[in-house]
Amino acid sequence: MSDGDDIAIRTSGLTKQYGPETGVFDLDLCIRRGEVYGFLGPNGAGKSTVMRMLVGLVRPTSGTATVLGHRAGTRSSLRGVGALIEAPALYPHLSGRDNLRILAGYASVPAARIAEVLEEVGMAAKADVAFRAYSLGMKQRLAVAAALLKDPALLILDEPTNGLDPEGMAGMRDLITGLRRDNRTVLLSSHLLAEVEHVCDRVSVIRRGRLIADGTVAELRRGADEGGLSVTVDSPERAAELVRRLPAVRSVAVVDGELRVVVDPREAAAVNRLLVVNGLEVSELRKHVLSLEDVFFDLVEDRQPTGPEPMEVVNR
Ligand SMILES: Nc1ncnc2c1ncn2[C@@H]1O[C@H](COP(=O)(O)OP(=O)(O)OP(=O)(O)O)[C@@H](O)[C@H]1O
Repeated sequence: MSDGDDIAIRTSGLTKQYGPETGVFDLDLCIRRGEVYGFLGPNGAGKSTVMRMLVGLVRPTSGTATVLGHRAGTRSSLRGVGALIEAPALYPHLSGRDNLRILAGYASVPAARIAEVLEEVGMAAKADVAFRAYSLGMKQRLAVAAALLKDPALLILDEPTNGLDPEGMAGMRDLITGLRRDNRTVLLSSHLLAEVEHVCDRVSVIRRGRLIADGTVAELRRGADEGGLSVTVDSPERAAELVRRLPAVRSVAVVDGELRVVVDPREAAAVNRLLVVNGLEVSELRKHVLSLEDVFFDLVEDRQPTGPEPMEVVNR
């Protein structure tokens, strides 16, 4: 498979439909090997569902996903994947080290690896303390150690900082930064911008099961600062395809039936012209005036954006 060498994860039209507007819809992602990649979105956005599809815990309704060059969820793809998606079954009365011994036994991992992973997550000094006596942050570190046992090429961490106090969060951030080595890819999810922005090379922003933006945090910040356009058009999916081809356009998404275009708002006339010459009916075109903080506040609160200002109404 041609993706095997440089692409860790590729999805195309990946969809898991739980209800008419519930699930994950039409997700196109490309995550390179060696990247630390963040999924950012509020609770219920669909982050866990994507991760579950990537490891074969959830079967897609449609679309495809490739992990380390193999179909997602197959034994060959899972060989290189360590995941922390559900809390691992760890025995409270056993020490961290003994818990890892049991898991290493299941996975046929040599016992020598246990000391290495304890070291890697900074738990070597506490390895012989009972798991139940650990703080939440230490429990999370041990869970990451468990996911590292196979020395995976791809590590998938679902909300690894969830529930941690600020100190625990900072420790987990450092830990994740340190996991980037030997071309290892790390995919993590969070509902907090601050959690991903200093750790991740690139992020995807997901809301209500749809990708609404992707890029480096710096790119997203630039896009948000400059604003963008909201377009009401009769066929938003077709419009998105067309607009994506304009060189000035940084990203396009369909949100709540509207086209959201990250582009210098001065390109409004070009966007409008393209849609109209292709036979689409544009009923409204507005400028976005949201800062990145507004965007993320909006994501966390999952409320409707409050900022778009009418700029131009066309074709009426
Ligand atoms: N097995 C299921 N059956 C029905 N609906 C589901 C199922 N699993 C998830 N959902 C719904 O799909 C949507 C996405 O859920 P998902 O858990 O992927 O979101 P998330 O972004 O990971 O959020 P959280 O951090 O709260 O888990 C939610 O509306 C959720 O209620």
